[in-house]
Amino acid sequence: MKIAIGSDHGGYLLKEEIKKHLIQKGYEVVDFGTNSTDSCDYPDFGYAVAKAVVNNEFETGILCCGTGIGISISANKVKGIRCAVVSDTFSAKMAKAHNNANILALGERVVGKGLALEIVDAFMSSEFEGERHQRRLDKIAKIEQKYLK
Ligand SMILES: O=C[C@H](O)[C@H](O)[C@H](O)COP(=O)(O)O
Repeated sequence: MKIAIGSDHGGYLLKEEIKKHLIQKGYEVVDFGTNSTDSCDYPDFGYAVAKAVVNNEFETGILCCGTGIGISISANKVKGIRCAVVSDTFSAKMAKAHNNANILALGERVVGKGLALEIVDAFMSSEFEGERHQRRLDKIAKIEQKYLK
């Protein structure tokens, strides 16, 4: 599976750890930057990864910033993106099982490396359960039709 990954400066070090971990697990990972801890703007990277995911170039995206919040808000502005900010493994599982999240966001200033990698593994190994959850996602998509072009 191909994974798109990106971060701002606040999530750069965590992105690098996650990238290494995923490559070790056999995933193909494409890095959309940033490429250092120099200050930059999270919407640039949230948007780049979100666009690649909605264009079906990647099944899944992973985004990091200081908290995971700004970059996830940015990604969620793209129609068809369901980006979940997660800082525990239960939510990571549910983000896929119930919400079919196509991007996972994490905060480098919130979670340590060990927990972050467990969150990534929990997300990647979960499956969307469909049924009633699909009905709810369809309702979210209808809201998007009204407000996002
Ligand atoms: O939600 C935003 C992210 O956490 C950013 O990584 C954070 O705001 C960057 O802050 P600073 O520019 O102070 O490093």
